[in-house]
Amino acid sequence: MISSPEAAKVVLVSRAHLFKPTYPPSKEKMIGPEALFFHQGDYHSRLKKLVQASFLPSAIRESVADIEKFVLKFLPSWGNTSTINTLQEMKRYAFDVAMLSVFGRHSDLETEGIKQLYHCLEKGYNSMPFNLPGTPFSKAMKARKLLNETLRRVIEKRRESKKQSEGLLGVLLEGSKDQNKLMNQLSDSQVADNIIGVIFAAHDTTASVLTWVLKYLHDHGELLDAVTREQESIQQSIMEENRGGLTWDDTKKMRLTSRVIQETLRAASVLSFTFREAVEDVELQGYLIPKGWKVLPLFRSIHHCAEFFPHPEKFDPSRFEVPPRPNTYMPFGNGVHSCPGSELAKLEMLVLLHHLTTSYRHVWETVEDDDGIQYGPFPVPKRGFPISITKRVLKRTI
Ligand code: HEM
Repeated sequence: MISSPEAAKVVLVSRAHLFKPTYPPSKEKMIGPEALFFHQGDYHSRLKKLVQASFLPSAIRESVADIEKFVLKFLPSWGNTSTINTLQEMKRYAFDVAMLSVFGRHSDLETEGIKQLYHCLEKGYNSMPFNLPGTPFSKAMKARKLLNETLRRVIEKRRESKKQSEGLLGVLLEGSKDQNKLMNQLSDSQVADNIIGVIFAAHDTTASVLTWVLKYLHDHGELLDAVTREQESIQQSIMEENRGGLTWDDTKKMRLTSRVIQETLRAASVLSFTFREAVEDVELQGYLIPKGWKVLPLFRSIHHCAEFFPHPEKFDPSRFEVPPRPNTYMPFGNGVHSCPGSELAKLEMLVLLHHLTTSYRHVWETVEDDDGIQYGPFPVPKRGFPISITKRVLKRTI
């Protein structure tokens, strides 16, 4: 287990080729063995380029309006006053944004079926891998098989269509065609495994972080007030300039809200560590790591070390007014396998927080007075942080 930034950098960046990512075989089967995060070398870097291209700021800045449309449909579904299960609601939102980023804004006839099947699949993600009829694992594997068939139909239709296809799916189909001069086109199963892989990577992570953002804002009323003021001033300028809605540039003005997100990523460290495996005997800072041994860079320990983050248990977004020391802040990992979706995750959180703080009453009431944590497997506030919320003002529509 590695809790020094220098050693974590060696494993994740400078000698990353000596440490391959490892996951339980059952997880590989469920997500799809050709998804990029199970691989090293040429196949990984080729796919990573395509996935990254799809989530670069220049690629996602146009999706602000689409994400905002989701938020403006999603929040009214809570009604004027209601009790919500924060985690479940954030999962609903993060899933819709993930589907948008993967398939583009024109949803296919198959989209609803994909949603249903994905929900069956995810119920088996953390189950015991017993492939016996009726077990969550066996149900998940059945759903995975049906998902494959559905995705193949979508891929076939998109390959036949003359129109340029949107979202990550478009990039995987078009991008691999462009690279075709040098390399083979991606197969249908490679495309399908990476579509499922990205939905998996984007969904629970973002929903868990958003749940923590709401919990921390609830616990720090003065911060919630300050974030609300920042969002109100952005709302004010949108109205004064007679604009339709939020833009990418507006999100860049959300400085305090961004620092709250940064601090949440540090304090909650939802991806507390990652797994690697030594591909040969490696000597690391005087220790021998035998081939086949697991190596775990512990992000949470580094994020909670008082040497890098003074008073680490204090929730203090102002610590990010100065950049953290290199290699001490890794909520999105580091090196070749670092997260390609970090900008999208931050963007969807900012857009949601804009409307949440300007639409709902200042102090969200907690339904239960309980500060516990549960693991599913990401750490989240106990019982998914049920809260009761009350609408503040009538919202404009776009
Ligand atoms: C706040 C939300 C998120 C957090 C905290 C997060 C965190 C991470 C971390 C720590 C890694 C590196 C894992 C490792 O080194 O083993 C990672 C990888 C990855 N993430 Fe994220 N992620 C988030 C959201 C997203 C989103 C929205 C997407 C997609 C749009 C995404 C797609 C991926 C992919 C595809 C990988 C694998 C990259 C590779 O193996 O090269 N993530 N994420």
